[in-house]
Amino acid sequence: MASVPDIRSCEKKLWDSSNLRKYCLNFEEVPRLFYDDPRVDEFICSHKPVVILGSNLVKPAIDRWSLEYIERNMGTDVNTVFFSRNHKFKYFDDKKIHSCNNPRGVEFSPPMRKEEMKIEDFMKRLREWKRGEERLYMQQSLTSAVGPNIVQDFIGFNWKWINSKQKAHNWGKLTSNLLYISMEGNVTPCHYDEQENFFAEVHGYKRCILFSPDQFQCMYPYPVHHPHDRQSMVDLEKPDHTKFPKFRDAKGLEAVIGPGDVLYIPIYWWHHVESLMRLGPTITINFWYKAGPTAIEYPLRDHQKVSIMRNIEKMLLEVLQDPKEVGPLLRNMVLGRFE
Ligand SMILES: O=C(O)C(=O)C[C@H](CCCc1ccccc1)C(=O)O
Ligand SMILES: [Zn+2]
Repeated sequence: MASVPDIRSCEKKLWDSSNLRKYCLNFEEVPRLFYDDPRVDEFICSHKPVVILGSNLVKPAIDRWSLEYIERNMGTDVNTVFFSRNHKFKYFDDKKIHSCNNPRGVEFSPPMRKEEMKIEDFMKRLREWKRGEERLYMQQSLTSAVGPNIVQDFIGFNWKWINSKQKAHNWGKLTSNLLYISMEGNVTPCHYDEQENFFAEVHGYKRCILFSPDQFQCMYPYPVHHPHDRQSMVDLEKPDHTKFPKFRDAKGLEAVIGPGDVLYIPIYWWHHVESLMRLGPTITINFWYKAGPTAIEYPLRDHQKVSIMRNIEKMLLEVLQDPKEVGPLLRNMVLGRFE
């Protein structure tokens, strides 16, 4: 009887480092644990990222959601699609554009634009995309407006498991599930969100680079009143070490996730996300939860200090009115006094 080949040696590596963008930092790997491993709860409890395997969280989507199936079953409502002239999709809050240095907000030039599109129009643009054209990135929350088949698939998600995590960790309510359909090579630059996130890969491979909230001094976030609030000012591809000297010391983690993997992105953790290059479009569903009620306990957690700094910036803007006065007041308050 011919020896049965070891399945592992047959498993073709579906991607390699040539599919990843190159950065000047080295990153440690995010641990990968099975969903029923008790250590998963330890990671979630201590707000540490972990890749959770085998949860079947979005199994119906993995089994059925090809781009053709989504086109046929997404429903008739329009979807939010971002366009960018390069591979970066840097989110901005258009409600904060006016606050940019001058009243007309002229200084802020949006790095991407948004269109509401029917699913068939998005898919057509995706299929017919040519090099040099604007890249596309659909980021649409799943609502009851989707077609009946997708409603059924959604009901078939592993709610028993994820609800048990929400309960065990005293999270707030599930606020949204965003469906991401990205072109290969698209990048969402480093930012943090104020929600807990279970990030479930449906199709293709995504690389996530994460920095903990205690790396605040290395990440140089935009001011809270800036349209790029919650984003890092550092361009990971071309960091300006003169303007952002501490970025050199940033300690990051990275994970490449594929179909069936769920990455826990803890609240306030910095994350950069890229769809691997030359492997085609990726499909992801996220599960955003409000944070649980955090009792003020000492010593304060790092993410709580970020929240405190945010509140100070908001309060100062409220009382000073002019964003240009916030920096000088903080400098006068700190330099030579608190150092
Ligand atoms: O799920 C998450 O938190 C991600 O960052 C996923 C990311 C797209 C996020 C777009 C975005 C950025 C900032 C505010 C609101 C939306 C990706 O997968 O490319
Ligand atoms: Zn995010």
